[in-house]
Amino acid sequence: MPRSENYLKKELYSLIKEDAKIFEFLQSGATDGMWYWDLEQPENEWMSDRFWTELGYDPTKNSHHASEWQDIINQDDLQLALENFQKHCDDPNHPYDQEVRYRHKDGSTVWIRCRGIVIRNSNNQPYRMLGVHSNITALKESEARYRTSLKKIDHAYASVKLALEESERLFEMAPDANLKLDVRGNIIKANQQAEELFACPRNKLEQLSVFSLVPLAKLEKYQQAFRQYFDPCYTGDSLFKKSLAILDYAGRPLTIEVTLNLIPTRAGKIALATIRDISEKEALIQSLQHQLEENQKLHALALSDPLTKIFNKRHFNNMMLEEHNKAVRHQQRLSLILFDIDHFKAVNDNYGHDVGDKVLMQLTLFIKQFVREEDTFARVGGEEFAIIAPFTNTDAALTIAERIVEECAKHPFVINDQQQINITVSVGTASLSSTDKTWSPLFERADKALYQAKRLGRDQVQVSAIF
Ligand SMILES: Nc1nc2c(ncn2[C@@H]2O[C@H](COP(=O)(O)OP(=O)(O)OP(=O)(O)O)[C@@H](O)[C@H]2O)c(=O)[nH]1
Repeated sequence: MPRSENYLKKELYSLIKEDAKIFEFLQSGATDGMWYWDLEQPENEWMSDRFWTELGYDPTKNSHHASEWQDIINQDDLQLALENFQKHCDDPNHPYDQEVRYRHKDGSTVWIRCRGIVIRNSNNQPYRMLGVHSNITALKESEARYRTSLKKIDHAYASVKLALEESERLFEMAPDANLKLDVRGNIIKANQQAEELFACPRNKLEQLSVFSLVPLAKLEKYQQAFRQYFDPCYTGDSLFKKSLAILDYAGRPLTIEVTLNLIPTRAGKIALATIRDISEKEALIQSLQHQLEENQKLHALALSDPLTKIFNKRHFNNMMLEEHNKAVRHQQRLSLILFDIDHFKAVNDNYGHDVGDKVLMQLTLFIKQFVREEDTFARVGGEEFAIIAPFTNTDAALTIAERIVEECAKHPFVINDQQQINITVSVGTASLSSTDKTWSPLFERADKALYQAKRLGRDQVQVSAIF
């Protein structure tokens, strides 16, 4: 059955005709507003209550004049509505359907979709018009929000595109050689600096594995480090920075500093390798290091005794100054132990100078066991030695000195596995006095005590009386 012939619909038509209450009920319940316009007297137009309530007005106060809505409609939209009205009158197939803006009583804008059909008389002349108003403000607002979001997305997309272009430009223009590497180390992309560094045109570089530029001896180590870096379980620094030894395309060795940066892409992770040639810098560092080591050796030589390898008189003087100052500043004890081999001339005379040298060397090694780390042990004369002993008072210095005398007397020095030589030593000790302005008085007192030990028969310790 065609829709218009449905019996219930027909029944509803007649009900509306017969009973105005039915129509009232329908229009009050409709979500859209209704209007009915007298085209013969266009100032008259009936509008359902909903139209006015949607615009914030009291419907009981309106007088059904077309001027009422024409005053609050946006004037551009009114023009559009009138143009459409004219077209619809001329051609019934032209829909009267437009979205227009009304001014709400509170000043805000209300969007209304306004649709209508012209009703014609028996002469086919339009004489009435029936229409509906739908409030589409919420729809318009969400449309506007959607457009704003779209704009933001467009903007973000444009920024990302720009950033990508910029990073491509930076990749190319960077002062360093740049390579993009895949997970296996294949070179995907190279910039101009890379061409120069590896002395290889870009189209060839981009067909190589980076490992073809690694010296054989380092290959396994570098491959392992590279694999580790790409491993998803890798927990080390995300920025990999190392100095590496590699080769250029012609096989010439280069020292480079490489920074690897992992970049996730749609096709998987790639590494951006930024490479700087530090061959010259490395050579310079090595030469400086060599120089430094040489200087340190020279310095050590300048402060040590060539025969016994312990400190010489010059270093002894420096350390006396330093330890004296420290002891005065921190009010600490300081003692000096001087000892001298007894009758050493006889050793030289009896066994020869070379044997005498060996005795000096062996004695030095022997005495080292009585010297603490904080002490300074030095050869201050031909067969004369000194121990600067910080934090050591007179009694403690005497104990050390007596031990040296006793142990030396007991210890036979065996030279060339055959000659056994017994020696004794004489020792003089002195301790820092509060009246000592410099380290010289301390030295002089220890020297006097040593002289005294010699004078009193050698093989003994004498302690300086002043302390
Ligand atoms: N083999 C050797 N002998 C040295 C060295 N330096 C100094 N002498 C010797 O040490 C001896 C020191 O002799 P003297 O000053 O008379 O003293 P001494 O014979 O030890 O007698 P007293 O010190 O009085 O017990 C000299 O024979 C020097 O030649 C050295 O580097 N090697």
